[in-house]
Amino acid sequence: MARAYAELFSPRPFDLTTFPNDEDYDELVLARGIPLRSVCEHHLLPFVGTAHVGYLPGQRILGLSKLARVVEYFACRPQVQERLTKQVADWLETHLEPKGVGVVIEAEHTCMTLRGVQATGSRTLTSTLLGAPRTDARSRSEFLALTELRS
Ligand SMILES: Nc1nc2c(ncn2[C@@H]2O[C@H](COP(=O)(O)OP(=O)(O)OP(=O)(O)O)[C@@H](O)[C@H]2O)c(=O)[nH]1
Repeated sequence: MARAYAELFSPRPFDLTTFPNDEDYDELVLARGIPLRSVCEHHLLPFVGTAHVGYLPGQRILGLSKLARVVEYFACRPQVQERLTKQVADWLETHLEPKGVGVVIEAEHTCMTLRGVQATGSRTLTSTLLGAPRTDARSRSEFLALTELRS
């Protein structure tokens, strides 16, 4: 059991790889359907789902795999979904200085589907929008359309 939790709480280290945005690409970059597994900090039971992580580039673009790696980095610890969503968005804003960030997470929490209230099949959605997707309705609609969520 200790080894299992040690594995769940050990993110793989990664380097931040960015490239100059030489072409001035100014549309959304979105990684949709990133698999996610974490553990709820209240019961130490898993929650499992997907993350959609996007940004509007500024002067640099990010290596695409890093969008999934940063989700894993913050998911590999006891978490609440709201904090996880915000941490991924804040990390991107701090390290990439993009024009905007959008993170949506949809997950099933086994602490509320397998036990407790036993709301089998229920899924929880959280989102954090920063910069243009937060302040500009068109940018927000575009982000939500690309995630295939309704605005
Ligand atoms: N922005 C962008 N990144 C890309 C594209 N194709 C590949 N990449 C990324 O380029 C990055 C190269 O990063 P490195 O850290 O040098 O390579 P790596 O060690 O193989 O990184 P991982 O793929 O994270 O294991 C990776 O994050 C790739 O996912 C692309 O078309 N656009």
